[in-house]
Amino acid sequence: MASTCRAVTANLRPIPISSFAQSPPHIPLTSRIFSVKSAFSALRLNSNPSSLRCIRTKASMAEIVTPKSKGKVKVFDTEDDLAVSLAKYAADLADKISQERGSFTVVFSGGSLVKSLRKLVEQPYIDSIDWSKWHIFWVDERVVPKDHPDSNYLLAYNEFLSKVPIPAGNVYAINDALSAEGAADDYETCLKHLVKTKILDQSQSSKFPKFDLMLMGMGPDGHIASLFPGHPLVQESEKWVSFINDSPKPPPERISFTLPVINSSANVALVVAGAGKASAVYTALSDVSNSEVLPVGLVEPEGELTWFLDREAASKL
Ligand SMILES: O=C(O)[C@H](O)[C@@H](O)[C@H](O)[C@H](O)COP(=O)(O)O
Repeated sequence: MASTCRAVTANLRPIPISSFAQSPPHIPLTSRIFSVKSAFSALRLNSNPSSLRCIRTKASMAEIVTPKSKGKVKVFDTEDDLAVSLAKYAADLADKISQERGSFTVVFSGGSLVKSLRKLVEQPYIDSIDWSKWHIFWVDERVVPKDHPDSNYLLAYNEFLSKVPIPAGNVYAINDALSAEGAADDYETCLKHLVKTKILDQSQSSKFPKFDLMLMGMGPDGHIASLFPGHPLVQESEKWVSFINDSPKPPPERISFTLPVINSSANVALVVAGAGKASAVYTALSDVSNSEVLPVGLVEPEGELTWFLDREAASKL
């Protein structure tokens, strides 16, 4: 397969650790309070009570802990830095899990997420990843033909799948000849079959499928997958895959993994960039009493949750 030989290099702009000296000496390094903004400028002590604790900074990234300790939160100077780190994160997991399990089950959302995976289809990953182990799923899909511009499958195909040698039989798209309800049932049946054949892991505690890596974007309203704030689908607790005919984000007909499936995952990456997402990010991570009003605030996987934010998306933290 032809590929452009472009090394993946982080945009190295070290944040001087000496900046920590500005904090009172009696407070340990890991509990000093910084705003995310300041992590990228002077790392000065911030007296704003909604600030989050900055536990580590390196290169163009700040890593912070949230009041609810909802996983790791990585904040990058730019979306490009985010994409570099996301590629390494996914490639490292793929390598480890493919060797352990013999397959690597990856779930995509639609939207901007797929573009943020662009570094994975460049060197060194294009050649170093064992793509034959990858199995691709969608956390949600618009119920349109696969060649329709709204199709999440088409988006992933154009930006990602057409550029890597994942076997066609390992790509699990919805049956676009069915209604939303039919396509959801059909997709659930497909997942059940893959659990039986051990391609797909199963959570021993919840009995829902346990995907190795779920890569998801978030809407400005705090929706994830096709789980929208206030919609009854957010409460679904038995089905693996459900459907919606009245999605507030067009197109209206979609299928979606349910919250218990998302929360049974071994790894979830929430990939969020841009100022338009800043309020929902703030609510999910910092506004303890309101975070569960948003579907994204309900993401608490069995395994690891990692947020990949750019500086704009983190600007209200
Ligand atoms: O099919 C969809 O609509 C997506 O799967 C959806 O859940 C998406 O991930 C978010 O809306 C974020 O999209 P953006 O990143 O483009 O804002």
